[in-house]
Amino acid sequence: MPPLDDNRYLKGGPVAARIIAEVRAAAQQATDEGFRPKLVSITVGDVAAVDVYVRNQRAKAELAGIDFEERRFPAELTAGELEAAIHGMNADPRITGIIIQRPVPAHIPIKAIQAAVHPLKDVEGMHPASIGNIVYNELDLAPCTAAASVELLKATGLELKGLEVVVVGHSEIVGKPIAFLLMSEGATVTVCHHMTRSLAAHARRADALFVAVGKPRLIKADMVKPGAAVIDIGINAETLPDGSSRIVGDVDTESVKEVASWITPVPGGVGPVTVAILLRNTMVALNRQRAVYRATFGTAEATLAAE
Ligand SMILES: NC(=O)C1=CN([C@@H]2O[C@H](COP(=O)(O)OP(=O)(O)OC[C@H]3O[C@@H](n4cnc5c(N)ncnc54)[C@H](OP(=O)(O)O)[C@@H]3O)[C@@H](O)[C@H]2O)C=CC1
Ligand SMILES: Nc1nc(=O)c2c([nH]1)NC[C@@H]1CN(c3ccc(C(=O)N[C@@H](CCC(=O)O)C(=O)O)cc3)C=[N+]21
Repeated sequence: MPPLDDNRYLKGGPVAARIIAEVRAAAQQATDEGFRPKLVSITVGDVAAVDVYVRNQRAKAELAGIDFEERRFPAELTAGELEAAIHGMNADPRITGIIIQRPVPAHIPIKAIQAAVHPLKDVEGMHPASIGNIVYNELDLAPCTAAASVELLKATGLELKGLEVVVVGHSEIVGKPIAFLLMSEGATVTVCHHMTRSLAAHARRADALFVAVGKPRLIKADMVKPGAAVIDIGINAETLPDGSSRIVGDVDTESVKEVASWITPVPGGVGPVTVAILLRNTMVALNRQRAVYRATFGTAEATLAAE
């Protein structure tokens, strides 16, 4: 197998740019019609892992014509206070979407807080009702990272129907929704986690391998089928001997790129597409809200005529 040349890197930039261009057109039209989209990001405490994500959200929202507001709360915030703040945002017609950046401090129950976001404003697709939709094959608003990973696989042009896929990691936010999305697309999906007996044996069978664990270099070349597509979702900060730090994924890119036909780089792979999907989800949410608005107020004439 020849070494991976540059065009076998499955880069996120072009995929993200295409999605953002579509979002931009939709956001412009909605704005012209008087419905300016606005995304609010909630951060509780100081979390370094979130900073890059929020910075990119702000930059790309601006590019797409979506207003962006960051609300930072101190780490001592109580769950009740956070819930009250979210209820306020749910009731604010100027706010289209709400994203709660993870992780939140341990004393805040993330599941309950996620459920406090109104399903129509849940741009992360993490409300139980939103997760339920992808189980029922309604895929237009899915958890951002999972949807981004699947977009990248689609960019290979591989036929998803019947594709042998292995997902490593089964978190609610990444691994599980990837599995559901791919099942809906007709793939044959195996999900591995820390209790899986032979990760290598499963991984080696995959035509497409998704890795979302949070362990640098977990996946080595001998765990990858020649010609496979490898989607590396991990984002891990690594400190180099000289004291500087860099971001690496969960895949040993140097060795795996000799075996795989496609591999997403870190950085520059799933990350940028995740941001683009968040913005796309914001427009899906806006359209759903507008449909409710029409259904509620669009019948005034008929109501008057009936009186
Ligand atoms: N690019 C992006 O947009 C995003 C990237 N990420 C990154 O993706 C990675 C995963 O994130 P997230 O899902 O939130 O993490 P979690 O810690 O919630 O989940 C990690 C998963 O990996 C599994 N796991 C742990 N060790 C092993 C092992 N040795 N072999 C197989 N499976 C294992 C765990 O299984 P078990 O529960 O059974 O222990 C768990 O399901 C992180 O690096 C994170 O930074 C996350 C969100 C967005
Ligand atoms: N509720 C919630 N949902 C998330 O999806 C979520 C979260 N919380 N908390 C933090 C993690 C991390 N995450 C990133 C997404 C994109 C980049 C990203 O855009 N990275 C670029 C830029 C890297 C750089 O500039 O250094 C890249 O990979 O190329 C980074 C990190 C989402 N997460």
